[in-house]
Parts: sequence; structure tokens; C-alpha cells
Amino acid sequence: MELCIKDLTKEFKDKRAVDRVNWTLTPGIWGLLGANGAGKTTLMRMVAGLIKPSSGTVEYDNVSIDVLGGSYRSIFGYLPQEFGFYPEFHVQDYLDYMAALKGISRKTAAKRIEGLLQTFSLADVRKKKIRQLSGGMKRRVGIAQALLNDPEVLILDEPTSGLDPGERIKLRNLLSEFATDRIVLISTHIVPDIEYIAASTAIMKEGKIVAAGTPKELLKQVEHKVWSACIPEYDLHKYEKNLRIVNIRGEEENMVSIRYLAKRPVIEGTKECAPKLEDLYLWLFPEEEVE
Ligand SMILES: Nc1ncnc2c1ncn2[C@@H]1O[C@H](COP(=O)(O)OP(=O)(O)OP(=O)(O)O)[C@@H](O)[C@H]1O
Repeated sequence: MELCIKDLTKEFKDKRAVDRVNWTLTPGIWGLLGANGAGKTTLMRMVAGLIKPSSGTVEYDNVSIDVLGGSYRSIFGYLPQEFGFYPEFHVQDYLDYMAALKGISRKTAAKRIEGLLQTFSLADVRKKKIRQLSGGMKRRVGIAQALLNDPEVLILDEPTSGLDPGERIKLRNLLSEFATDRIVLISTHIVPDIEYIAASTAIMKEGKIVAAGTPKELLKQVEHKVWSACIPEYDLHKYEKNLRIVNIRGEEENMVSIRYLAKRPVIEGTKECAPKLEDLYLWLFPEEEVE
């Protein structure tokens, strides 16, 4: 089971949204991290076969997804970022309908839908109209529809947006279990969503994959660049102007402890910190707020 992205490029009129991306995915969870506009959705839509690349190919087990056509769609699950629901449908009717579109037999669909309603805590709202659901519930319905055909390849574009912290953790655990023998690709700009579950993560910037690897490999880039120091609160303003501060924590007696990124320590009494993925993210995207 191997999904191979080869030299994939997408050009819109005046914009190269994805720029010669090469990436090979095998069973497990893969993270795709990037700021808004980095090209994640465009890359995922090409991998899902929804838009044609300007050049390059996507191959599943050495066969182009264009050649695979319908048989690729039958082993594929996709949660788009902007999920177009049928707001007047009841949850269960919507899942029945999506199962029919995916060509799943009624008997298999009934069993799977029941399981998914339970897994995603949607059983109590099965008769509710989708428009009456909260954002988090809608997202869960979206994830459930992506799993209807028990896909070998699952692509989730920003799956946790709208989910509360409890739901995020539940989804993470579920995906970890699910991914043992399948390929799961998750795009997000929220680092903790993938930090602990993705075996490998690619970081995308301006259409290109600028870093990829296991968390350990990625973190090498910010080794000896993450520091913490305790400073008087009234100095914070001064440091905020010149330093990339990842985190600020109030301490006793008008002091604050800051975690900052720099090539070398610049504040007296600084201690070195073990880097985290969000440090790397801020290092690569200095203009981004870390959530
Ligand atoms: N259909 C389109 N026509 C023209 N430009 C587009 C189109 N789709 C995307 N783009 C541009 O391509 C770039 C990458 O967009 P994309 O949506 O893939 O980024 P992203 O990383 O998914 O960001 P976000 O998280 O904000 O969705 C952006 O500059 C975007 O404006």
C-alpha cells in the first residue's frame, strides 16, 4: 500500500499553489503542516483526484490515479475543508445517501452507519437535521462520511476545526487505531493535532515542502535554538519587539518566564529547552501565531 506523489505542481492563473511536491506515503498517519495559503488544500484536492495537476502524477501502488478512476474512489475517503452538507437532510439519511453514492450495498451501509454513529457520538442526533447541529457535530458527520467505505486512503483537510478539546483527543485516538493498516493524511495549521500521532510530517510553505520527517528529524532544525528565561514583566515589551517569543507565563513578583527562539541565548540566566514541533513551526513561519 503506497501513495506516491511525484513532482506534483498546480498553477492557477497567476499563482503556483503547489510547486513540484514529491512525497511517498505508506500506512500510518502523515501530517501536513502549513500556514494559511501554503498550498495544503490544493495538494490534497489533487491527491483526492478532484482537480487535475498542471504537471506531475499521483500513483497508488504504482498506478496513476487517473488510470484507476472509480476503483481509486472506492478505496478513498476525503473530508474537504469546506464541507458542503445537505442542511435539510437528517444525519442518518445523509449518511445513507452518501453510502449509496459511494456504491456501498444497503446491508453493509446499515452496519457501518450504525458503527460510525456510535463511534462519533452521533446516535442521539441521527434524526436531527444537519443544519440544527453544532459546528463540532457537523465536523463529526463529515468525518463519518469519509469513513463510510472503510477507506484504505483517508485524507482529512483540517479535521479538527470546530471540535472541542475532548473531541480532538477522541479523534486523534481513533485515527491512531484506524491507521495501523491504512494511509491517513491530515492537513492542519494546529501543531498539537498531529504532533503526537503523525509518524511523519511535512511542512509546506509557498507551495513547497520545506521540511519533512519524523518529529525527531524535524526537531533537529531547532536544536540549540529554543531557550527560556525569566524577565521582569516591564521588560517584556522590549523583548517582544526583537525576539521570537513562543510562550509567556506569568511568575511571582512581577516576573514572567518566556520561551524564545534564537540562534544563541540573548538574555542573562537563559536555559536551553528541548524543542517541540511548534517551535519549528514558528521558526519557519515567524509571522504565524501558534495556536
Ligand atoms: N481556484 C483557485 N484559483 C486561484 N488561486 C487559488 C485557487 N485555489 C487556491 N488558490 C491559491 O493558491 C494558494 C494555496 O491555497 P490553498 O487553499 O491550497 O492553501 P492552504 O494551505 O490550504 O490554506 P488554507 O489553510 O488557508 O486553506 C493560495 O494563495 C490561494 O489563494
